[in-house]
Formats: sequence, C-alpha cells, structure tokens
Amino acid sequence: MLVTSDLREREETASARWSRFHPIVTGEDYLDSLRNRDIDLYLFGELVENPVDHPIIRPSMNALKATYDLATEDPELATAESPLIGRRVNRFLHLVESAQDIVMKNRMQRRLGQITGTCFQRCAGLDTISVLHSITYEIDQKHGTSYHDRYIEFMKLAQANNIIIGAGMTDPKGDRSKRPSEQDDPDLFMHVTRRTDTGLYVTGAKAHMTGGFNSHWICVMPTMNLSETDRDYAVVGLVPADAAGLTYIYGRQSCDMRAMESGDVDKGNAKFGGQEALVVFDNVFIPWEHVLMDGEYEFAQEMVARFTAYHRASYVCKTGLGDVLIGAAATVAEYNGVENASHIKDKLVEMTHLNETIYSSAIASSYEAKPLASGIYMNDAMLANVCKQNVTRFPYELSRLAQDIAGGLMVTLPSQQDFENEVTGPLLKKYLKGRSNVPVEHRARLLRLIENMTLGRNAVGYLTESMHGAGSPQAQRIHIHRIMNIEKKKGYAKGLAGVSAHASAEKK
Ligand SMILES: Cc1cc2nc3c(=O)[nH]c(=O)nc-3n(C[C@H](O)[C@H](O)[C@H](O)COP(=O)(O)OP(=O)(O)OC[C@H]3O[C@@H](n4cnc5c(N)ncnc54)[C@H](O)[C@@H]3O)c2cc1C
Repeated sequence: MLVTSDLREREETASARWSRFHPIVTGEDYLDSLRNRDIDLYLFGELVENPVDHPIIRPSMNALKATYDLATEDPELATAESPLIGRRVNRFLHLVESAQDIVMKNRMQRRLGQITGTCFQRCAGLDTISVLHSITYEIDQKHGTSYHDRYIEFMKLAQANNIIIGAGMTDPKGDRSKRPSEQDDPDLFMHVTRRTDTGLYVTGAKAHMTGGFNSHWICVMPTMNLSETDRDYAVVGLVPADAAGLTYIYGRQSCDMRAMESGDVDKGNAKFGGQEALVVFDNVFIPWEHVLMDGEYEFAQEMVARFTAYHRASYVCKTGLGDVLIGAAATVAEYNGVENASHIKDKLVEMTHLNETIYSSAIASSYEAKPLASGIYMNDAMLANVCKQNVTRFPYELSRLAQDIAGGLMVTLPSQQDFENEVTGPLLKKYLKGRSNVPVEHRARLLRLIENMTLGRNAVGYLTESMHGAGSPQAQRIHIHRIMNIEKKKGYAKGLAGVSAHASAEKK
C-alpha cells in the first residue's frame, strides 16, 4: 500500500515530463525512443527486458514506424502544415482544419493499411486530439476553466517532438448493467483518487489499448455518459507512457508464438503486427497542466459521441488491409490456375465491392465535415457510424471469400521447417505444386498471408478490432437511431401521401 509520502515523489511537473522526450524525425528515431524506458511490461508472466527487440513485440513497433517512414517518403500525404508551430507536422498530429484535411487523413490511413496489412495503431490518438480541441473549448465556455489553453500548449510540444499518443478510453467496466459509481470495485472505471495543489491522481485501468506500450503519451478519458454521482470518473488527462504507477500487460494474439520460430514463411506477415495491452493505473499523478477535464461529467457523452464520429470513419484503414487481402486472393487464384474461372472473377468483384463500400461511407463522411465552435472540423456522424457498421461485417465476408478462393491448403500447409527437411521437403515441393512456373514457396507465402489476416495475428486488427474497436456493432445502431430523424422522414411520406396532421387526428 502506497503512503502519501511515496505518492508525493510522483508529483512531477509538466516540464520535467517533457524533458524526457527528444524530437523524433525518422522511423529509426522512433524505435530508439522506445529503448531504455523505465516501464513495467509483462508478457507470458514475466517482465520484458528489451521490448524493442522482442520478436513478438517488434512487428507492432514496425507498423508504427511506417507512419514516420511514410511522412518522409510521401510528405504530401502524411504531413500537413501546422499553424500551431508554423511548420509541417506528421498528419497523425495535425489538427483538422477543413473537410479536405479529414479526407487526406482517410487517404493516408488506407495507404498505411496497404503498406502494413495490419493495425498501425496511431489513429485512435489522432482522433483523441481532434475531439479534445472542441470539448476543452466548450467546457471552458461553460465553466470558465482553462483546459483549452492547456491542450494547445500540450499540442505544440506534441507536434514539435513528433510523439505518439495512445487513446485510453475503454475501462474494464465490470458489470455492464451498472454505472461506474455503482460497481462493487470502484477501480473498474478510472477515477480520481486525490487532488493536490499540483495535480490529481487516477486509479483504474484502460483495456485493449492499441499500441499502448508503443506510445509516448496516453490520453485517459471517460468511456461512456456519466451522471453527477460519477463526477470523479469524469477525468481527462495526459500521462507519459513511463509515468510512475503504470503497469502494462501485453495482449496475446492467435498464433503469436510463430513470431518466436525461425523462418519467416509461417508468420504470414513477418514484418508487421498490431498490439493491444491492458494498462493498469495505480495512483498515477497528472499535473494540472495535463488535466483537461475534472468533474464536468455532463460533457462525457458528447465527448464519446464526437470521438466515435472521428474514429468510426478512421476504420477506413481496413480498406487498405482489404486491398492486400483481395490482392492475395487474386494471386493465389493465379498460382492455382483458376484466375479465369467466372466465379473466381465474380468473388474478387464482390470483395472489391464490399471494400469500396466501406471506403465510400468513410470518405463521404469526411467530405461532409463541418466546423465546430472551437474551429476544428468534424466529419459527418451518420456516415461515420454507417462506415463502422459496414466494417463490423464486410471484412468477415471478405475473409470468407478469400478463404474460399485460397483452398484448404491455407490451413493444412506443413511448416517451413518441413519444406526445408531433406526427406519431406522434396515431397512437399512435388505434391504442393500449383501452376508449374510458380515456386511452391510463393504459393505457401501467399496462403500464409491470408491465414495471418483471417485467422492469425493480424485477424485481431482485420476482424475483431473491426467488430469491437470504436464500439461494438450495437453502439453504432444506437447512434444511428438517435440521429436518423425518423419524424422528418415520416413527414416526407405523409406529405406525398396526402396525410395531413388534421386528417390523421380525425381518423383517431
Ligand atoms: C483490437 C481492439 C483494439 C482496441 N483498441 C482500443 C484503444 O486503442 N483504446 C480504447 O480505449 N479502446 C480500444 N478498444 C476497445 C473497444 O472500444 C471495446 O472493445 C468496445 O467498446 C467494446 O467494449 P468491450 O470489449 O468491453 O465489450 P463489451 O462492452 O463487453 O461488449 C460485449 C457485448 O455486450 C454488449 N453490451 C455491453 N454493454 C451492454 C449493456 N449495458 N447493455 C446491453 N448490451 C451491452 C455489446 O453490445 C457487445 O455485443 C479496442 C478493442 C479491440 C478489440
């Protein structure tokens, strides 16, 4: 049990926190920034000594590194001019000032999906900084607080240092039928445990945190609407990833142990992977400069709604993964000698149709963006929710079609070691041959990629994250129901049908 004097040691100032960060320019700088951090990270029941070179963890860092590499290789797509610091910044830290900015964000997300074939983990942070712009502004307007200025100061440093911000929204939530303040264990939702002259302390956990360990800062924020009794749960704060009191517990992914094996074929996508972690906060200190909500519970619901409007359209990234999967299915069809069969062509068309349907709802949502009171733009919430609802379904159908085209070998293929064995290798190369001019290894690599995306490590990002990330399917349906304006639609119908309010009242 920590006593008050131990806790005081955690009362680090905002400037001391920032002094630990060095500006990142290249992807290699990013990897270096993750070395030698004093952080408790557990995987398989043990503290990880060197996470950056750990074979299970490194692919997730490579995926984030790609967001830095793309900024160097294609600055038009992956950087933007920031009026905050007067120079170009990584688009993942840019405050969206127009509909075109959000459209460019979507294009960049699709491109990164094509490059990595997985979740590159940086979108939730981008959508967090977008929502904080308007929410801090509106809280200040109502309560005379100074959250917005604090936020702007943070963002200037975030942009100048080119850091990664992780989004800590989802609490473990315990009994889903109870509000935060009704739970038997108060820590099942993050809450303030004490306040001092210099800041406040929070305890709780953030679940499923994408790229949690790969981030430099974590923004904690409420996960649902809150009432007056939940006031201590209405907290938004910015926490360095190595703050005292944090423990990271790494999430397992199906087939993750393949990363520990020699050879790269069976990994399917040896270079890139996603990452989720349970991040536990035990009395973590946040200086006032980094507190952006403290008790203004009435803003929690709108904050979640705006975050999800941004984030549900960010699932456009899955169309980049869809492009990879369609390409893999088409290539395997060629290797198997069936590319001209009409049903194969039709299945590839169907996959493309589903993928572009996701893209069209996301990009339409972004083109329909409007400015909020603070001046930042927000994409259309209805179309964003439709996009995410599509994403909860279509990647599953795309995966089904890819598995259909791939054939059963995708799940019965022997290991790379068997291909290399002097007895079994020649047998496999003889009996697993497809088209004669295609090396068997190429066929195996494509099949493993489809396995990786639809059943293996990257199915976490392509399928289950598509289902639950940014809210489970029902959350979108609730939102759509809330804003679908059914009365207006009834009015159109009644008008055309010649049913006036008076006439319908008479009938009663
Ligand atoms: C791969 C992945 C990455 C993620 N990344 C992040 C991240 O970076 N940051 C972050 O903050 N979160 C992240 N999330 C969390 C995500 O937002 C949640 O998974 C999602 O909100 C669902 O919450 P849950 O997982 O606790 O499921 P649950 O809330 O347990 O939902 C399970 C089912 O129960 C239903 N349900 C839940 N509550 C109720 C209720 N009160 N009444 C009726 N039905 C209910 C749901 O609709 C769903 O069908 C991620 C999730 C995944 C899977």
